[in-house]
Amino acid sequence: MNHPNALKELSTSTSFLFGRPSHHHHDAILGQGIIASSGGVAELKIDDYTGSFAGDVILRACFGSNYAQGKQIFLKLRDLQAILAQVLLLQWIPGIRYLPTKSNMRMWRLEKEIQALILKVVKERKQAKSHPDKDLLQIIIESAERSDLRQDTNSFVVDNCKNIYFAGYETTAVSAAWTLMWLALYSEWQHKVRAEILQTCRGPWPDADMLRNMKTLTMVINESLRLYSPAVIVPREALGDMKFGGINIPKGVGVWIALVTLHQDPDLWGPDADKFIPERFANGINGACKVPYAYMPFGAGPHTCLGKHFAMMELKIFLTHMLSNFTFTLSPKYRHSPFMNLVVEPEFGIDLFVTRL
Ligand code: HEM
Repeated sequence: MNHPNALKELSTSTSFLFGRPSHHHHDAILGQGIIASSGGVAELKIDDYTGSFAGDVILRACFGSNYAQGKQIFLKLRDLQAILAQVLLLQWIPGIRYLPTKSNMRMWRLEKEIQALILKVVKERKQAKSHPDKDLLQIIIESAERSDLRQDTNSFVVDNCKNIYFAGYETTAVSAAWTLMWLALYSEWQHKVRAEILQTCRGPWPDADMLRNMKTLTMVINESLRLYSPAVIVPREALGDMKFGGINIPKGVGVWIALVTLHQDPDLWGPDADKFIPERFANGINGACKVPYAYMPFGAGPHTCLGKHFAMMELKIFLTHMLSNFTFTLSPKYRHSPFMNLVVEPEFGIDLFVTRL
């Protein structure tokens, strides 16, 4: 069909009766995603997408690879994470982590498998004749070769890669998913952020200045990170006898800062501390809370998150893209259940109805 009048009618039609083809033979590629959905509305478990997005970003930025190539490592890290979350409190029993319990054996097996996968990536990098940038993987490999390590070179490389795979993936993926949940629930905020994006952004992708100028988007992300910080605790340990906050702390004692209680304490945030109110960040973090350093989704002090600014940029770019292309609401399938799986994640995922704008 290429008649001008018919084409005009097609492009101006708003009727859902004239929907997308049902693509039965394309199921393997399209599944039930938004492209395959008729009428431009799809019901999606959005965490699958935030996960592959965050995975892709960290792999491209730091490892010169992509989500398809690194997926196996992420899946195994997720399995490891689930076991660790189950046995976390037991780890304080002296010696327990050396016993051949069912979970320990599974963890040891996963660790070996992850190590083998990462070493394969490292081997491929070493054999590659050229690579475009001196990315983090290259820096880790070269540091291991140059330094006089007391640690075995392979474990230095594997452990550092593993840290970035974990720190840079799950946290950002889950933060993006929670923020979409809030925006789906509070449609007025969805409209406000979309209006800001449409006003600020020229072109398909925002640049650094545009991202900096998106105040409403920043407020929404800050509020989402306050209510559902991916990290549950910011842990420290006294490496020697010390005095902290007027209390004597003997060497070896763990000091945990519980972010859920800190971020939702009515004495610090006011009586509406448990509500989603992004306006509280209208004057930045300092204006939001009586004690500004009580807001620490990225931790605090010398060990504060190294990827903090990277993660904020990534979240803003992801949300800008989502909001400028889609509207979304919560599906009735969604069951609200924040769940501690080393990071605070939605136990049953986040089900959204997503409509292309
Ligand atoms: C929304 C996303 C993120 C959140 C909420 C988050 C949160 C945190 C928290 C709470 C800590 C512990 C800080 C402390 O103990 O004081 C941390 C540490 C760390 N994060 Fe993140 N993070 C995020 C994204 C990232 C990304 C994208 C990367 C890498 C590109 C990253 C790399 C790291 C590293 C390397 C550390 C260890 C720092 C150290 O021990 O010195 N994080 N993060």
